[in-house]
Amino acid sequence: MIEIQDLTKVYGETAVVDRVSLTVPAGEICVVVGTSGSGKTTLMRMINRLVEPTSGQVLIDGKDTRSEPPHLLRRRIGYAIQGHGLFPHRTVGENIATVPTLLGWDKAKSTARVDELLSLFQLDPAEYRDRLPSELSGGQQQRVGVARALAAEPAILLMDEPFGALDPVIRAKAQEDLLAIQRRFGTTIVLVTHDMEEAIHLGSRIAVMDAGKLLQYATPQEIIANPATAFVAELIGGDRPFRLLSLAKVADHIEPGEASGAPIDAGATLRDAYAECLWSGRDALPVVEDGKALGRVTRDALARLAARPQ
Ligand SMILES: Nc1ncnc2c1ncn2[C@@H]1O[C@H](COP(=O)(O)OP(=O)(O)OP(=O)(O)O)[C@@H](O)[C@H]1O
Repeated sequence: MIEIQDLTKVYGETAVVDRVSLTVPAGEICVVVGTSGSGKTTLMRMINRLVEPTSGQVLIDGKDTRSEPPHLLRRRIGYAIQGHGLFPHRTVGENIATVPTLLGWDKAKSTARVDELLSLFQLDPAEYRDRLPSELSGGQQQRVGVARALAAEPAILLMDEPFGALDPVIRAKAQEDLLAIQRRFGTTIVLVTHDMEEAIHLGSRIAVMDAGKLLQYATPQEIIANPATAFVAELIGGDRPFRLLSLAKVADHIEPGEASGAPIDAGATLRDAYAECLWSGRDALPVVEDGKALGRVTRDALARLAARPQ
């Protein structure tokens, strides 16, 4: 658990982070969104003390982060940034093993971990382990950057625009990989992004920053349904019904009955289902899971679920 208490950073006369307090429960993903210059990166870097706070404190599992030297703190906290920051003259394997090496892991344990992470990120270890970063695509480099941040199994992972430079297809893939890994290791993640879509998809909670202040800290559902200020509403944009639908799965809204035409998977989002209804001109879609018919989902029900929650 990360507890940020009254955290402030002043540069010159300006509080670029201004008395921010928030708690990230263990195993959750907190996504920090806001416009450029709102203080997102500064807030995140105060967690691992890459930036020292002017006032306030950060507790990790109840312990003040000032109680240990910053370099030791940072070995326990994974950190991944846009543009990956890989060492260009070290192989992929050496890059991923950076923190395990610092921690004195033996070679066999490090190598096993490197291979496990490469496999998790769907990069064949035999093919990629000994390459240099320059011999990878941008998306692969980015995945290696995240793998490196996870190498020593940190309980906490900080990510600054980790997928910002990726094309939409690779980005969606990288997001799914991250969610799978987060579920597997129970990592507590703080992720900074400009992209509200990404925040809603990944965040258990979203922190909205503007001019150093925390405007709202709530679940995606709550932020969409009840934005705290006009600025938060503006960040979410006009497609709130579709964003709401994107948060729920077809599996949770199946009705008994039949429908004709191509089925939709129970794991698809309600947004996908609604889009398919509109696109194919159908009032209902059959729902399947592993090839088995489960019932149907109707356009009327989807339209009701897209309405502003009361
Ligand atoms: N070392 C520094 N010295 C002085 N001002 C700084 C320093 N670092 C950041 N700032 C200022 O603090 C403000 C917040 O910066 P920060 O990088 O935290 O914003 P951000 O929300 O992450 O922005 P972006 O989305 O563009 O990365 C900006 O106005 C920036 O110019």
